[in-house]
Amino acid sequence: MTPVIEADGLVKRYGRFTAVDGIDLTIGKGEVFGLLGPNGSGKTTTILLLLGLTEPSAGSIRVLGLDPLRQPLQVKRRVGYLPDQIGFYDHLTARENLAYTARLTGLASAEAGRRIGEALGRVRLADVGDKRVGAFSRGMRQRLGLAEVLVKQAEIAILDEPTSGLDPQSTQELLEQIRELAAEGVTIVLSSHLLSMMQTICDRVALFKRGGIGLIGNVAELTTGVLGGTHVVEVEANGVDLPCVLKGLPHISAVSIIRPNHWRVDASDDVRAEIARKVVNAGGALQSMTIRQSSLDDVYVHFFEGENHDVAA
Ligand SMILES: Nc1ncnc2c1ncn2[C@@H]1O[C@H](COP(=O)(O)OP(=O)(O)OP(=O)(O)O)[C@@H](O)[C@H]1O
Repeated sequence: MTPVIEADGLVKRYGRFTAVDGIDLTIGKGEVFGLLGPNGSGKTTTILLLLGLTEPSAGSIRVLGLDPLRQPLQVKRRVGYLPDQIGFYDHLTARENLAYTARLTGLASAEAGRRIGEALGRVRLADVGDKRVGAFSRGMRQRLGLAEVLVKQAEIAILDEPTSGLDPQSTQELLEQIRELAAEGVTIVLSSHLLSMMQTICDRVALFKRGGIGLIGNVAELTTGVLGGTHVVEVEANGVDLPCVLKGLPHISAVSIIRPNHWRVDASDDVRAEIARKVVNAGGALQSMTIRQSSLDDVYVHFFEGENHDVAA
């Protein structure tokens, strides 16, 4: 993995409050990397630090080998950023906004014109390229943000909650476009609260907890590490004490009660046949059994169990 983002012991304090508390992070070229965590856990602050938009209190950052604080212009030219509220000039058209970005990037006007036309087409804004951005919906603004990444030919795109406020169809479209960027080798760093989306799109995720990274890895690593298994079996049975009869069975890491006569079994394999056998041998009556892959949602709920999610400075 060729690292394109490297953070080492990153700390950001606001007065006596520590918003980012000693983050170590390496993201490789072409990775789709997700930042997850409750409100106020430090995701946006980390993004601002990576972009050189706020100064670290301690630690170091390298983005494409550059120091974002000392070399902000070089970093801005090579990194695309879609903040939560994308700032375009509302009185300018989509094409004019992109032309402005192209000028800042130092593109010659013929090349800029070619890239802008192509980018507007790719994000399906060609028809409204000459309309003022003030009239754009949130989904159109997000797509224009991706067009900006394309025009700059950014090597890294940092997207802060890109799908928040989008309807399901616009979310799907934006995801497709993010995937296409990733397939072309653009490194993507995105934050979102949509866990199922993050599970499908991200190569790795980091779970932020009170300014630190509590967990990092791909979904399979996290489900195994946190839940002890990659499968969740839900069992409904009468006349049996399931935790007791499954005790010592291989591949099972946890048996927890959901409601009377209804349990959840975390396992590293499909253990339905063994469970059925054990229930019947113990004289119980099996009512139902379902299996699914453990999800990021399971990891998240387990990891943040009992946390107060209203973290305030
Ligand atoms: N400029 C600032 N001054 C003081 N405190 C700040 C400032 N910016 C952020 N914070 C605090 O730092 C903490 C981390 O905020 P941050 O925006 O990084 O969280 P987040 O994980 O992105 O949250 P969300 O999911 O709500 O976007 C919060 O408690 C926030 O109140």
